[in-house]
Amino acid sequence: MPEKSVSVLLIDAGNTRCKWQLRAAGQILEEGSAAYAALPADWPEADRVVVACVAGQPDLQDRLRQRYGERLYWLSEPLAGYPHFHHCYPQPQRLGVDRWLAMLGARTHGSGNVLVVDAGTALTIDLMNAANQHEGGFIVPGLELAQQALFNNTARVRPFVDEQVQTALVPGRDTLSCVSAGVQRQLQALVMSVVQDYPDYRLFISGGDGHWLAQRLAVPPSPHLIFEGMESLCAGYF
Ligand SMILES: Nc1ncnc2c1ncn2[C@@H]1O[C@H](COP(=O)(O)OP(=O)(O)OP(=O)(O)O)[C@@H](O)[C@H]1O
Ligand SMILES: CC(C)(CO)[C@@H](O)C(=O)NCCC(=O)O
Ligand SMILES: [K+]
Repeated sequence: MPEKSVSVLLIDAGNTRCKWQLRAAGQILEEGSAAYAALPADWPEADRVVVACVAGQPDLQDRLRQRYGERLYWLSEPLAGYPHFHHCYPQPQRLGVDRWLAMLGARTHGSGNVLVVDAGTALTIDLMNAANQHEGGFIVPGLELAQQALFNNTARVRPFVDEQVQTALVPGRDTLSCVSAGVQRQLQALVMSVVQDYPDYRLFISGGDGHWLAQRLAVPPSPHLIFEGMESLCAGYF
């Protein structure tokens, strides 16, 4: 009988939402996403469970530890001493584990220099060269957070319900259009300016707003980078 392939449950616990995939032999068997208040009561059976968590979540950690015991690998920071990645931070444990995994995930797509954009609650941009040297990055508020910053810190910039979110980048003609078009243009322009400065870096775009941004920049989205990074850790390291 052929040996049963190892199943891995991969969980990306972000600042806003939790996303997961159950994989075996490189195939996605199940996937989902939910707000923290609406997580499944029953997690699927898996031989190994890897969680990348940038947001604390002690309750989730307790529940998963009870469910999976020693099969659980909880990553709240990059693995110290991982040989196939060279940090540029003087304090490597401060680098977001999601950024680190997204770079490892990009590496699974080929060799060469990579420019990795993760458009989530925060939008991050990271540069890693062909020798797996992290060259640095950028962190800015993501699409939703940038708009909330305006709504929460000004008296009269408000998400008026009788106004439309702008999807084109033309100048807005009411408050909500000015904010939505402004924030979209700002993020798109930021990514384009980095892409221009690093023409020989292959661009990868992931995250909750990745489809939107990838479409704007006319590249295919790479929605699974963090999971691919986790899977490459499972293959060689856990
Ligand atoms: N169902 C959804 N719920 C919330 N945000 C969503 C959803 N679908 C897409 N988004 C968009 O995704 C963005 C958040 O991205 P993502 O889900 O990757 O963030 P996150 O869970 O906080 O992860 P991270 O902390 O890793 O960035 C928001 O700016 C929002 O516009
Ligand atoms: C920047 C975020 C919030 C993106 O999810 C995450 O990677 C994080 O919390 N990073 C820690 C700070 C850093 O990466 O320098
Ligand atoms: K992220």
